[in-house]
Amino acid sequence: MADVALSLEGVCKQYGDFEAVRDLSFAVKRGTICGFLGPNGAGKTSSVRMMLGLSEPTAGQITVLGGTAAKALDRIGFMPEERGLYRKMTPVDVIVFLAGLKGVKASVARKRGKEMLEAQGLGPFMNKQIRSLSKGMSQKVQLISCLVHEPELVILDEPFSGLDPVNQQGLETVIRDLAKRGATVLFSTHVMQHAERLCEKVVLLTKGQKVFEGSLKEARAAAPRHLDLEGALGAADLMALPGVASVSDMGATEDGAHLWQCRLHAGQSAHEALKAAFLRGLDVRRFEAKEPSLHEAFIVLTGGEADA
Ligand SMILES: Nc1ncnc2c1ncn2[C@@H]1O[C@H](COP(=O)(O)OP(=O)(O)OP(=O)(O)O)[C@@H](O)[C@H]1O
Repeated sequence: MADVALSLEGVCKQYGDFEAVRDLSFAVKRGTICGFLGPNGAGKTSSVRMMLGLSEPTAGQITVLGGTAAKALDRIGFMPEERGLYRKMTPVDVIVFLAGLKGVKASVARKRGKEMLEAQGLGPFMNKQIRSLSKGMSQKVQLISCLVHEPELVILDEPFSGLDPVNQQGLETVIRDLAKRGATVLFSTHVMQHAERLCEKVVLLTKGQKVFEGSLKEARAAAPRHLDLEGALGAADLMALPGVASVSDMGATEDGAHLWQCRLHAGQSAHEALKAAFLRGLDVRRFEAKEPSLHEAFIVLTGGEADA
């Protein structure tokens, strides 16, 4: 389909007897940002390598920009999880060299590379050897190298790891800008906050299998909502409210009051519990209904496998 940048159908990867990826199917629409999520060892890197044609699936079909990865290679930008650049070259020379492998003329790559280095605050370092750059700086150079040929599809394996919070934010901006100019971005991570801020869609893997594919809203719906209640309240009264699965005493507040966190059953809204609390005359002085975070959904969907 023309509006799909990447699709996997029934993809498996076997290393000897070990099945690292099992029957993985999903599609990413053009111009969107997709989070490829999962705990350590879930099979993200194995899948990414197959998407790029760097390793062959044991079974299944992968379509990249309408054909095979090999055919689309010049239209793909890839940043691997294991970073590494030629330490004795300068950022500009590395960028020009790698862009050349994608068919970009040296003069064009040099101009674009310099502009991108300036935009990333690396202007003063563009002619210094990579080995004199900090880890975060060389990671930026690597990112620029993977974007300088203006790829239609950008695949980033754990791009946020090793970056400080300011640079993480900078990378989020780069990813958003890529999608704004029509590129498709897939990035893997086990840190949910980035996915929460960036993605229209997330795919969640655990032990080589997809356990979720959909929007952030749909993912959050998998986790229970919370209702926080403050007052002179007892656990038994709270447990008797409709939809409440468990309660935790979060500590004393004032005048003998406590803050209680009521965890609701999946799919339950806080409305019924709150209504019942008031009808039963419970001493509710403050309340707050809380949507689950993507992190909570991740823990539920991975069956507690999360390491984030
Ligand atoms: N070449 C290989 N030979 C044998 N086993 C492998 C190989 N590559 C990966 N594995 C195993 O496959 C599983 C998935 O690994 P993979 O690197 O794809 O996971 P991941 O989700 O990217 O994890 P992480 O977030 O830790 O990088 C792991 O158990 C790993 O040990």
